[in-house]
Amino acid sequence: MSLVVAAAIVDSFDHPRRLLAAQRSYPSDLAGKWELPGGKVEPGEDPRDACVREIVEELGVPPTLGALVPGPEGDWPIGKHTMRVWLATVSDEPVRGTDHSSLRWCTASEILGLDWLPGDVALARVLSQRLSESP
Ligand SMILES: Nc1nc2c([nH]c(=O)n2[C@H]2C[C@H](O)[C@@H](COP(=O)(O)OP(=O)(O)OP(=O)(O)O)O2)c(=O)[nH]1
Repeated sequence: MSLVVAAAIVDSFDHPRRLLAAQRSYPSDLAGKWELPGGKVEPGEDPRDACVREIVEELGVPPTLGALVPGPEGDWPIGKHTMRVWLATVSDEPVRGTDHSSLRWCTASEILGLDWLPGDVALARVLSQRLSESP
């Protein structure tokens, strides 16, 4: 089982109103589903460093990582892997690369309307709730 890291990129740490969701373009069984940008930690790599690396690779912008978004077991169970998720912000607009067919800044209710990867459904609910409680 490998560790997957991902960023819940929000428009603001203090008053988050929107979350960046990404629609997978591959492989065919996952294509079209929505996820948080991220990917697998490489052997010997620090998970935070891996998360920053993946965001730069996928979106072309360096993220600022904030607090962890804790799951039911600390990390989030996502089938055969587990996933660690940080809140994050970016200072420039992310650029869609080949990993994704679409990027979307979503409000709390829009998050609930997306077709998330099965392992992300509970996480998406938590993130939607956070946005809806934002001051
Ligand atoms: N990035 C990401 N992967 C997720 C999420 N939810 C989820 O179940 N996964 C799964 C899909 C994949 O099986 C795995 C991550 O694989 P990946 O393809 O993004 O990893 P990677 O960028 O390192 O790519 P690769 O070299 O293995 O192709 O975790 C999510 O929100 N974000």
